[in-house]
Amino acid sequence: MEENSCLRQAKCRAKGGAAGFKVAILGAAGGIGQPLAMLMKINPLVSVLHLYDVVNTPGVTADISHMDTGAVVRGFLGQPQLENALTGMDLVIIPAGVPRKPGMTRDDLFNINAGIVRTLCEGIAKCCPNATVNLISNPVNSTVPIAAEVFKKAGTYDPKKLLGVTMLDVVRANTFVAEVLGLDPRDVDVPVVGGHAGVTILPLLSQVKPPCSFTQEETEYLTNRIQNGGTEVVEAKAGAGSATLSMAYAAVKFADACLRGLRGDAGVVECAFVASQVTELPFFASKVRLGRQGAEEIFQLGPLNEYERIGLEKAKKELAGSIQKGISFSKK
Ligand SMILES: NC(=O)C1=CN([C@@H]2O[C@H](COP(=O)(O)OP(=O)(O)OC[C@H]3O[C@@H](n4cnc5c(N)ncnc54)[C@H](O)[C@@H]3O)[C@@H](O)[C@H]2O)C=CC1
Ligand SMILES: O=C([O-])CC(=O)C(=O)O
Repeated sequence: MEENSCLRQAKCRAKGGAAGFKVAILGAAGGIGQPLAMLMKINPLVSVLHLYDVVNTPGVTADISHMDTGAVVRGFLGQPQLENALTGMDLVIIPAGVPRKPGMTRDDLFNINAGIVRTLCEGIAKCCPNATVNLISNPVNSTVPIAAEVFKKAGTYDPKKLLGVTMLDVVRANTFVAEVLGLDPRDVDVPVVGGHAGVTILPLLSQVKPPCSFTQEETEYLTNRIQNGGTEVVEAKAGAGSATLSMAYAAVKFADACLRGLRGDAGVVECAFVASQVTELPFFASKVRLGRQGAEEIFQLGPLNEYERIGLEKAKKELAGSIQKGISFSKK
């Protein structure tokens, strides 16, 4: 299939891939992967888009490649084509792996997704060691430490370039807070720190922009809804998977921020789960400034109220175990 794409290109006069970044999506035929691929094809910062999966990439690639936007799309199918999919990439986005069904926690996905992430990251270490990695596969609190260990083992680890994607928590927080305040979600900015599972998802409602205040009842409702947003979707989909469309939107919002940072834009700040010294834990989600080197600056949490301080302690306790689980898996 890759050959077909190349043949077709060779016969054309257009070279494609003008100025812009080369982006690979691993897991591109999945529930997140497909809408994510479509939205990245529209992104003007992308010149080349590689779509890799173990199934169905020929169809997805043929379909998306007909969109009259700038990025050149190429498809790659199965492990033998992983290296070609990754070579030369600036940004690799990973939504590969199984999603939850009702009754499962994200940690229940560990046994399958840990191995998938490890294999894909070994490919990244070999073929595009300088790429920025946006890791979506759950449980993010463990898969990011796994990826870090793979890169350390390969001697390619750059903590600034490995980012666990927690943007969906921010997107949900903005939406739910805007609903409560009667505002347009586009005007609302809620920092969400910690990690990406249950109580590790810690919205800092005391730091919402525009400045506002909440009753205790509103605080508890919002915190609970933001922490359980993923489960809300899993239950509504009733066995047909977890969030895909809002996740694809969030992934593109985050990838676009990473690309603007890589381009050298000033003041690009988003939340992400990264190697961190903000707490005593080795990884933590907080606001980071994205630049040419990736997460160039990691911001402190700022002043927390009593409710948030209690939430932080709970989040750290659970996060510590999830991080250790990822590290131990990689050392086996
Ligand atoms: N970080 C976040 O905020 C979120 C994370 N997720 C996670 O994203 C992951 C993907 O979710 P969906 O797209 O809904 O699942 P899906 O099952 O619809 O798609 C996953 C895709 O990964 C592919 N895949 C499996 N093994 C692979 C491998 N070794 N190499 C490349 N591709 C492989 C599958 O063939 C499939 O096309 C899940 O782990 C889910 O829990 C989902 C929503 C939000
Ligand atoms: O809940 C899930 O399993 C998927 C996810 O991470 C989310 O939607 O936040």
